Amino acid sequence: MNFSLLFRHQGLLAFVVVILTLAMTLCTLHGELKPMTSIEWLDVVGEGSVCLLTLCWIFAVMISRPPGQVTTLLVVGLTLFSFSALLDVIDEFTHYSNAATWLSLVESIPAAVGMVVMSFALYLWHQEQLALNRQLQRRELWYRSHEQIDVITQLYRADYWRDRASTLQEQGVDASVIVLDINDFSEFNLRYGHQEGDRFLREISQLIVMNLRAVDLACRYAGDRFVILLPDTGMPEARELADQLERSIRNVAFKSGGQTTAIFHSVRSACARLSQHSTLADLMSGLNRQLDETSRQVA
Ligand SMILES: Nc1nc2c(ncn2[C@@H]2O[C@H](COP(=O)(O)OP(=O)(O)OP(=O)(O)O)[C@@H](O)[C@H]2O)c(=O)[nH]1
Repeated sequence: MNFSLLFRHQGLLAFVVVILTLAMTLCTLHGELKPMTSIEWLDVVGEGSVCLLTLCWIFAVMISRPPGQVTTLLVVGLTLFSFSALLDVIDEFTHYSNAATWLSLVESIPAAVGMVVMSFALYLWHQEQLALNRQLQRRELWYRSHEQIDVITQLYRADYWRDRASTLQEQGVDASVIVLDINDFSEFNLRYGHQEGDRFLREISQLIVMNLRAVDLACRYAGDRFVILLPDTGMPEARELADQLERSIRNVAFKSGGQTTAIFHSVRSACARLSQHSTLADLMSGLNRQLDETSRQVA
């Protein structure tokens, strides 16, 4: 589990703590403990679970989403709901004096307000998801499958590419394949650090996707190597696209750390037709040979 997003929600974390502390303070000030014999333990378990699960949901939202309107509304809504849920649990252990009966009368109001806020948040989330789906369309062309996505680049891994390529072979679809390899990436890592190397991989992946059609599929093949599947595309068009990609990447003015100096880095490419008569392993070794050849020519 990655908790890095949690630390970007300090304001919301403070809000949750304040609201829950307020609930406990109100009950402590106005309530008196019930005798153990009159506690309904089944109710305690039921209401306690609701309260605990609501807190888990708040935590899940905070570790999963970046700061923004939807996140704020979700956390605020859930916190108001958990305020009522916590009063409900504490209710099981305390009873209120006549002067404080207003507390049990109003305890469900924050929950109702929280549900309204959450409903609005879910509506905005829906809108946001539609926009994200449009952006991701080229990366997740056929279906969603989280296990097959590379964590660093957010592109599909090689196995997914192999699945899609063999399906196209079986269907007899005319297609081409491009492989891109970053030049001297080990040196890049040595000079700017592995983390900056990861960031460079991520940014290049975005650029590759931006240059593709909605029907194309870009995957991270291995290390600093990418493979692109182009259905219904002949070799001249594939070569042209490979040149466009090389040019786009060569022109990225990458900035390492807080530096203003731009780093320009290059990739080399190789193309081949996806033939029904050769295996994917043969196709890839042919493409790898082409890349090695280009590397030797440049050296
Ligand atoms: N930052 C980062 N580096 C990676 C990752 N995966 C592989 N690498 C690095 O990529 C480099 C690939 O090295 P090589 O295959 O020798 O390629 P190269 O240095 O680009 O050399 P040429 O391909 O001949 O130009 C190695 O230094 C790996 O450590 C990754 O996920 N993140």
